[in-house]
Amino acid sequence: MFKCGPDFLDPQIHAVASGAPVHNVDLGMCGEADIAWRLHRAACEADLILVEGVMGLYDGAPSGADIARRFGIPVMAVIDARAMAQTFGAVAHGLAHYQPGIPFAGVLANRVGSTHHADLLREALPDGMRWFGAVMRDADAALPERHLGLMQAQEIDDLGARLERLADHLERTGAAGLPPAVDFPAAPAPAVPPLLAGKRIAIARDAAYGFIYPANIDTLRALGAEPVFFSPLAGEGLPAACDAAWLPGGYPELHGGTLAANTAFWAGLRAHVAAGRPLLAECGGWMSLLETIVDTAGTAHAFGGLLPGRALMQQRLAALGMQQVDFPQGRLTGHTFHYSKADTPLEPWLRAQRPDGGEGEAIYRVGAITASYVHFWFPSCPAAVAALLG
Ligand SMILES: NC(=O)CC[C@H](N)C(=O)O
Repeated sequence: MFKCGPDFLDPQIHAVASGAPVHNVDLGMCGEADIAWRLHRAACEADLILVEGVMGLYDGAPSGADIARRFGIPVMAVIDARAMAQTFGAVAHGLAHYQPGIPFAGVLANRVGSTHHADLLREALPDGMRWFGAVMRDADAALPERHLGLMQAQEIDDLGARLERLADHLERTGAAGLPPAVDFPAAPAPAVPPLLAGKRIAIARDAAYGFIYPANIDTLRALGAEPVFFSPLAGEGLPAACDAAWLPGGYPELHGGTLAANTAFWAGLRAHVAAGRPLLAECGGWMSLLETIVDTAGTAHAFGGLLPGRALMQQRLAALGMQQVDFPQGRLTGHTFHYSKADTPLEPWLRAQRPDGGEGEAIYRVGAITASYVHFWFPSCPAAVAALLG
């Protein structure tokens, strides 16, 4: 399975549902060549490839519709029909025709109240529009949410049961009646030089630091590195003999007390950077290196104190969007997605740019530490990643 756009949360659910790793595809962040070889590789081993969209079909520039058009991927529009009757037909018509050249396969109605409701929706469809069916409204099949999106897979205790219910609902639709097969022509995977050969890279991974693209891990391996995972939340510290460390984003603010109590972890990180070993900290990881995180309830938690300042959670999204940073080795793409704001006296080392040329997030560099609100898409420039972690 694939997920359009930069997203860490939905792919976790898809990975549990499909039992396979889920990669992101985005014409801006990943680029056309990256998507082409991943789709081809997936087509070599899977009978069915599902690509979930992001937001609405035409939202964003580039959008999910652009990916569908570029790669000829048939679109099944999933429409929330909860507060709709005949308007469902108008929305379906609009989605199919808003832009030319969309390989539009049909519609699936979601959150439908009754068979009568389903009949109304189906009858409202324009002539020739395929009806894949109706998924009935069912609170027990819905996936719980919090700020930034769905809850993480490991946090939803009854995820298996919810997915089973969803699968049962889908089985009663015609969604498994697939459109004709699509050809994803051979495209070579990029040649990645082994710039991190033999390096052990410690990567925090748990419910506090879970914003990790599987493709980033693949890139580290392609660079020759050996990723070693550990959980600060479970009381673990940096694994022994690691050459570099990566503290990804996530929800450190939800685990302030537990993380603050893991003094061995912070001491290990301090010793690591004092020895001149690289540390990359992204978003929640960057927040964690500051002295304090103030959570949404206003409670201040002591964090790493490796960098001066504090992070303050806001009530609403503070930033969301694509970012790119020009390093000497090339352009590393990524995105930013957070509720917090950082209050720090540090001067930025570099500035990310937004794709429209506007000013993006700051990148800080203090000794062996590189820290930013940006989540990088490592495959966009493995050489730059190697320079940050090597
Ligand atoms: N993207 C992230 O790592 C988010 C960090 C933090 N949970 C925030 O909302 O600010």
